[in-house]
Amino acid sequence: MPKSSNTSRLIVIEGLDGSGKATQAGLLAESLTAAGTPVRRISFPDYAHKSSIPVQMYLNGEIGSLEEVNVYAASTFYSIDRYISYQTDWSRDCKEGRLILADRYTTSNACHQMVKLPQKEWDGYLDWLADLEYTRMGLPEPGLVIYLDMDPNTSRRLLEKRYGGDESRKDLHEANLFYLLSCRGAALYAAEHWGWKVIRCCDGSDPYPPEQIHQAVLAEAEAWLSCQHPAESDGF
Ligand SMILES: Cc1cn([C@H]2C[C@H](O)[C@@H](COP(=O)(O)OP(=O)(O)O)O2)c(=O)[nH]c1=O
Repeated sequence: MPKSSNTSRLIVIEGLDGSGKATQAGLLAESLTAAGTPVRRISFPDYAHKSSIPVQMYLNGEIGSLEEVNVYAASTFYSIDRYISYQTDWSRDCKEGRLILADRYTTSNACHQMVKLPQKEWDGYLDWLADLEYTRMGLPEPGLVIYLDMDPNTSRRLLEKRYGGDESRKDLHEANLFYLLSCRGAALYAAEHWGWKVIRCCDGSDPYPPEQIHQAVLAEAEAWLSCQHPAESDGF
């Protein structure tokens, strides 16, 4: 696990496309807020901001195919989006020690970009990524990463529902099943390497009910929070 000097009260919900990250981030935010710990929510890519334009061009296939776009270049498009978001939006909350909850973060590059490299280059990629975002750019390093481990075939079925069978609405990543299947291997590798908490989200091909997954997510968050110093604004 990279432990830079700027580890923060930042919880990341990570998972493949269609794994239920937004649902779980919403449920976790509700539960923590109800228990007296207000949460600042963020999400990446930051589509509402022009910082994500290179990411949007990449996902639309405007820069090249999945194989053509250099892994380090593609990763950097996302890193820049995060840096701009941090600087212009949530750095103050973070420095004041508020609890931040992110739907995707640097960790998504480890799942979705690293996989395009041969496995013998994965350790080098993870070191490069942590150095770029946490050390050089000074982005906060998450204190807790929860990986929602959904079988890629199941998440693909959930994505199909989201798009109602319209293939043209899928982005560069979602359109490639082999790629999505491979991402799980990269994600589990990164989870082991960086010490993420992995929560199994399906039994064979059937997803567990969101409330059941939420209880597991909440237990991890509460266990981690109990070891943290609360911010004064949390009302403790
Ligand atoms: C945030 C982030 C996302 N990604 C990938 C994951 C997704 O395949 C894609 C778009 O993310 P996202 O918008 O979460 O997917 P969707 O809304 O279509 O479900 O970008 C990275 O490769 N690196 C990153 O840092």
